[in-house]
Amino acid sequence: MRALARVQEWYGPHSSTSAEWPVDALMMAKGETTISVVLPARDEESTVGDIITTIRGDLIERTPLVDEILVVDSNSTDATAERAREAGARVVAQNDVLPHLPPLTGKGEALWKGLAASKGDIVVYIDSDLRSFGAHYVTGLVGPLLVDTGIHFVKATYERPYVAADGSVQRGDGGRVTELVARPLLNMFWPELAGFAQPLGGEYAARREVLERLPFVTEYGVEFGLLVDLLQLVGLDAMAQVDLGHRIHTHQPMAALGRMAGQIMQTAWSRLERQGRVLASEPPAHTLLQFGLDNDVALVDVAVAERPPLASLVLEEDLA
Ligand SMILES: O=c1ccn([C@@H]2O[C@H](COP(=O)(O)OP(=O)(O)O[C@H]3O[C@H](CO)[C@@H](O)[C@H](O)[C@H]3O)[C@@H](O)[C@H]2O)c(=O)[nH]1
Ligand SMILES: O=C(O)[C@H](O)COP(=O)(O)O
Repeated sequence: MRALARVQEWYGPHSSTSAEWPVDALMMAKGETTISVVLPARDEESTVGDIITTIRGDLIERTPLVDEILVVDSNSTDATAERAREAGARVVAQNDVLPHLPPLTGKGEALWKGLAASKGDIVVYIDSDLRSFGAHYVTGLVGPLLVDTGIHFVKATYERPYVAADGSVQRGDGGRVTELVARPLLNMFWPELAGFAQPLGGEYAARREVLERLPFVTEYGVEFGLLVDLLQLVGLDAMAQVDLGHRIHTHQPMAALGRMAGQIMQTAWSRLERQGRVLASEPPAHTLLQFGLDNDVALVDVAVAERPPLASLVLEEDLA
C-alpha cells in the first residue's frame, strides 16, 4: 500500500483507500441504489471466472451489495463466455448489443455496449485479465459514490509491478504506456488531471446518468477520453480516487503497447482539437510503421472512432 499520507495532496481532496469502505457501511449507504459490475473481456478464459466467483460470493451471496454482473464478450475466440457464464455472470456478445448499429471494435466499444446492456444506477468497470482481484476493488470504487452525492466518478490507483515471464517481479515497472505516454500528455495539456496516478487503469466507477452523457472512444483510447471529457462535464471536484493496493494483470507485448500508445495519442489530439487548443492544417496520420525482430515490417492503423453519448442515442430513437 502506498504511503497515502505523503501523496494525499497530489491525489486530490477526494482520495481514500479501499480499507476506508467496509462493506457493512456501504450496505447502509446503498439504500435503493443499484450497482452493476461490467467486465469487458476478449480472450480472458484463464482469469474471468475467478473474478466473477469472487464478486458473486462476497458481494452478492454473502452481502448483497452488487445487483448485476455483466460480461461483454468482445469477440473472444476462446472459452471466455462459457467460463463467465459458469461463474454466474450474464454474458452478452459485444456485437449483439444495439445490433442495428454497425459494429465498432476494441475495448471502448465493449464498455459502451456494456453501459447500454446493464441497468445499475452505478456502473463499475473491472478488467477481466486481473490476477490480483479482490472484492475490495469493487467496494473501494463504489464507496465514495454511495456516501457523497457530489462525487460522480471514482478512479482506482494502485502499485503496478511488472511480472516477467519467469515470474520475477519488478516493483513499479508496470504501466509502461501510462508512464511513457498518458501521464506526460495529461501533465502537458490537462494538468488538473495529473493527480490521477493510473489514468489508463481499467477499474473505475461512475453514476450511470453521467456515463450516458459522455462519448466513448473506441479501442484503447477510451480511458484517456473519458478522463478528459469528465473533467469538462463534471469538473475535478466531482472526481475521486481510491487506492486499491496493487494490480497485477496480463502484460501485452511491446508492439501491442505501441499500437495502444498510438491510439491514446490520437485520442489526445481529438480532444485538443475539440477544445479549440490546436488548429490542424491537416489531420494527423493514423498509420504506425512497426518493425519486428526479423526485419519484418507492419503498417498498422491506430485510428480511433467514437460512440456518441448513450443518452443522445436514446433520445434520437425516442424521436424517430
Ligand atoms: O478489444 C478488446 C480489447 C481488450 N478488451 C478487454 O479490456 C480489458 C483491458 O484490456 P488489456 O488488453 O488487458 O489492456 P492493458 O494492456 O491492460 O491496458 C491498460 O490500458 C488500456 C488503455 O487505457 C486500458 O483500456 C486497460 O484497461 C488497461 O489495463 C481486458 O479485460 C480485455 O479483455 C476487450 O474487451 N476488447
Ligand atoms: O497501463 C499501461 O501502461 C498498460 O496497461 C501497459 O501496462 P504494463 O506495462 O503493466 O503491461
